[in-house]
Amino acid sequence: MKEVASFLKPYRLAVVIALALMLTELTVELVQPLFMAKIVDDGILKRDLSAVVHWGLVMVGVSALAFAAGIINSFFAAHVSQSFGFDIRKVLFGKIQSFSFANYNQFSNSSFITRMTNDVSQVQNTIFMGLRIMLRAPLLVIGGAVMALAVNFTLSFILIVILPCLIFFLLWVMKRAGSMFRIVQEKLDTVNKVIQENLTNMRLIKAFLRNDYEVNRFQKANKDLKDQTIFVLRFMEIMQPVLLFVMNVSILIILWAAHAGPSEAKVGEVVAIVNYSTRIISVLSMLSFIVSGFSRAKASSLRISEVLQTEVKLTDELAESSHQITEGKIEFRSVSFAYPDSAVKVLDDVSFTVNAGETMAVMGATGSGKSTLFNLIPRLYDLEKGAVYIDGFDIRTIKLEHLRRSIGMVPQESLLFTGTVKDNILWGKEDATMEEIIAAAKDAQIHDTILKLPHGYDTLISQKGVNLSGGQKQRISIARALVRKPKILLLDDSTSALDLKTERKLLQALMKYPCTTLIITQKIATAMAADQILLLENGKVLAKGRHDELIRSVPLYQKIYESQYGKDGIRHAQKSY
Ligand SMILES: Nc1ncnc2c1ncn2[C@@H]1O[C@H](COP(=O)(O)OP(=O)(O)OP(=O)(O)O)[C@@H](O)[C@H]1O
Repeated sequence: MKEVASFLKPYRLAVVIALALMLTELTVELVQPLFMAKIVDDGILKRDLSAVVHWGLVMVGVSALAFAAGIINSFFAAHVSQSFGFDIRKVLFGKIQSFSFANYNQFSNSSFITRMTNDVSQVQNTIFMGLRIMLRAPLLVIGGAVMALAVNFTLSFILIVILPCLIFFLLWVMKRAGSMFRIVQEKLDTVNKVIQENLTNMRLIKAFLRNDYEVNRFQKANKDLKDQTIFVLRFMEIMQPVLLFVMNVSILIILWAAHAGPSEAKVGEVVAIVNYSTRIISVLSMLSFIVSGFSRAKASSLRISEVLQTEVKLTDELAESSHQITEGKIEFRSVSFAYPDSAVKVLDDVSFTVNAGETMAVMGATGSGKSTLFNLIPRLYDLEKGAVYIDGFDIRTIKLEHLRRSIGMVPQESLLFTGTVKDNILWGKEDATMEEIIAAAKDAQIHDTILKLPHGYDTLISQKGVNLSGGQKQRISIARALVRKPKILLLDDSTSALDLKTERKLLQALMKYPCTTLIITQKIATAMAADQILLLENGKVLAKGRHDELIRSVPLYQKIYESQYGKDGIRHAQKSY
């Protein structure tokens, strides 16, 4: 809560001005009944028209003042609440960018989205409401009671008993509603998750005829949200009738006391006290909405604080600026790794060295840990055991920005962004010239294809690249990695959608890059061209060496070879080495 509130600090002055204006409005509201009492007692009862006109004009004057104060207050309230929302979204987004994957595991993507949008809006709305009326309401209740007591203490005594009870009642409701609203926000996370997954996987859903299933899944999440929201609102609804009932009974008691009690109350005093009491009633019913808004904002600000307070687990704490990557030599020394919150070792005592400029093919069955091994090089995760070295430096001692800038990574699934083809390649190096972009595209064997697109490099790529083929997307992803002229290039099965001829040309083009290349592949032809092959099995290094060494002595490698070249092929290969 405190952390979220601190975002108001830069707008202290605007907050103070808004509150001062609100107090002006409040003061006017509180003195109005006094003027009304004057009109009744000094004007109407004494049949003095000049007193009526005098106090009437005073009332109009102060009302105009309150009107102006209200408008300017709205201006400041809007400025503060919108600026607060802008700042907090900016900081949240930055914080999420700095998260490690271990941090991401703590929240779901949809929850991040709800927290950055709906939760921020809830708090924003409450700040606006707060600067407009939220403080006004309790102050008006207290001020109204004080004024009523000042007018006639005996008649208004009942208010001293009733109001503290009502305030405790409101605080109790607020506390209970806070935890209920937290569940509402969690249900909203689920609705967003279903929508997000549905839209992302629409093609698959249609192809597998899963529409009905998805509709049901959405309906369930939607109904859960509706039910929980109704549950909270019903609970909140008890507030208003209770408040109104208690206050109306209090007015009856005041009127009864004026009629039958010992005090000799003037008519004007009774009018003023009843006026204060009815104002308190209307403010109390408004308070019930405010309490509802505040409870919801409290739940939301706790959710925002959770993100802000998350400790970023992957930092530059050990980094030294002298540790620069100049060559690209990679060493894994006894690396063991399990994903956060999992006890299963995905990599187990993995050691190897790839000298600068060399190419290593990484092979292994699906799930053997190949992509995980790649993820450790740009330090997407930190290790529990062992270490990864680049150019002799433990990667934890290399600045993250420098480390990642030195690496070109092409993930298994080609991820493109909405924008032009050129924008997508520029994503690898923001300041690349057109010549560099074209050179990277040529090496990635995509230049000619791009020229055939309707607007060449300026052709718009739709969301996630749906208007391109799998192979085209893969090659644009490769161009994006090549344009940054990385010292280390990581290709995660990134040529799987290419035909053999294009793939060969691509690999030949990569040879001329002065970088260390690791390539995950299932194809023996690709592995044969590498300086060495690393064969993984269940996270362990089963074998490492050149193709001629593996084909002679490693049964699993022989099996893979046989599956691609047949029995004759393997016999021939073994004879030739
Ligand atoms: N983010 C993650 N959290 C938890 N476990 C994961 C995560 N990513 C992968 N795994 C697990 O780690 C193991 C190795 O996965 P990895 O993706 O590294 O294998 P792979 O050899 O690249 O497989 P494939 O060839 O199918 O891409 C798998 O058992 C997988 O379930």
